[in-house]
Amino acid sequence: MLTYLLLGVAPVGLWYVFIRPVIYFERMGVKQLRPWPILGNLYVIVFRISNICDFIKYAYDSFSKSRYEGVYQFNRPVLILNNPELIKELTTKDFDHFTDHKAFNNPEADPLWSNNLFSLKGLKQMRATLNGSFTISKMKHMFALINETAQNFSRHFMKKEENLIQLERKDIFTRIHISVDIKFTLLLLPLFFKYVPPDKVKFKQARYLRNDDISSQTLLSFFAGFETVSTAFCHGAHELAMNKDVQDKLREEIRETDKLNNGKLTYDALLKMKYMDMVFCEILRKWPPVFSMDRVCTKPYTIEPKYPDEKPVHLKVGDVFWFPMFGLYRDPKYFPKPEVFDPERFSDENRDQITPYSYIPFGVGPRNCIGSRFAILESKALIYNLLLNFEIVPTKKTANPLKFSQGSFQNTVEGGFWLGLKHIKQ
Ligand code: HEM
Repeated sequence: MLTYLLLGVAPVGLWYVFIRPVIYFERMGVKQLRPWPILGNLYVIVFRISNICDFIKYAYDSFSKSRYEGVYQFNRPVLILNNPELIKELTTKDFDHFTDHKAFNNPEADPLWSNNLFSLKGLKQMRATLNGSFTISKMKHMFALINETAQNFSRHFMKKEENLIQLERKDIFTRIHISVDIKFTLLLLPLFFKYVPPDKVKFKQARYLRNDDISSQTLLSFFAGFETVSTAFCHGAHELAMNKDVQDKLREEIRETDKLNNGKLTYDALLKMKYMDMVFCEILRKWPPVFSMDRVCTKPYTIEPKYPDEKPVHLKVGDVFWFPMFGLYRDPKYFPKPEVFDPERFSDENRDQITPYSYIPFGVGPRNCIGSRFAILESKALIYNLLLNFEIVPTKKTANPLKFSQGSFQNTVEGGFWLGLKHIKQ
């Protein structure tokens, strides 16, 4: 009797534990990628079949004509929004239903990480407080320091006598970024908090910022910055090495700016450089350091059907959606010939033709990247000083085309990022 009972119950139990979680979307009438039990769709990363960026693109391409689709991050259902208009609606117009990012860890276990701005629930006073560290006037204040670090970076290589200096970029650009970021973190945050007692910082609305809060934000501004900017620079340097015409044209603009400003780069002069901006935008388009971003549903929400094959999608508190930047940026519908590195996409004439919300390298809505101004300044200052003094060239070790490392949850590439620097005779 017991045997019969077990034989009857076991399959139901197994179905409930292993299958039911990964047919969540199917039961809702939402198209979904075919998952594995337990690992969901991330089996392709776990078994080193793919990389997270390639996976995002594959998921997007599989249903790019649909406004959304379902995938499974292990057992957790994640709705991917493939449609820029829908991304806009959920992240800006209806932001109060999706105020949070998905926290990586348990707040009890790791208060230092959980208290940082990225992980904080709701758009707390903290965001408004930290905004004060990233204003235009603070950036102008910081500029001399950022530029000095970028100059020192170039000077370090100028002392070398070899004709061709070979570098592994990731290592070197991570170091330079760490250097700028430490200065920023150590200098700017204490500056911001300098008028308050060290243990308690009084918010305008009678709330308190604890030492823990300050440590958490400091830690985040360090980590959020270093991986993103150094990754952007690694990919950017690769594209400049492989596209000599773009590099020469950018150097031309840099030389003109240098001449106009008598060799002293200023904040305004750097931000006025049009071609520099076009190149930087295209680097973030072709190789977005943040290839996908998430939001958590904090207030129930329904995505109403718009097309005959759609049904209402009811999102409940705790449900997660991603917006797949890497998929959108490699979709020829939004960026023709997406594999081609072409800064002209961002010229004054062409920029207006970009579909709104299909290009969102710093995220979108009230929860967008708080450090974008800093990131732009830092990256452009580095490109400026490097190209003024060196030609970036491919070497024998440079992989082309770049191929993401299989089995990685990051956008690292196979074989590393190798480049050569050639002195430019002034
Ligand atoms: C090229 C460099 C960078 C890129 C592409 C980038 C991109 C992003 C993106 C896509 C988000 C999520 C936005 C959203 O959810 O809508 C984000 C959030 C954030 N970024 Fe950046 N970022 C960069 C550099 C930096 C730097 C240098 C800092 C700090 C110094 C920084 C600090 C942050 C913080 C604190 C958040 C969380 C904001 C919040 O949740 O309210 N980022 N970034």
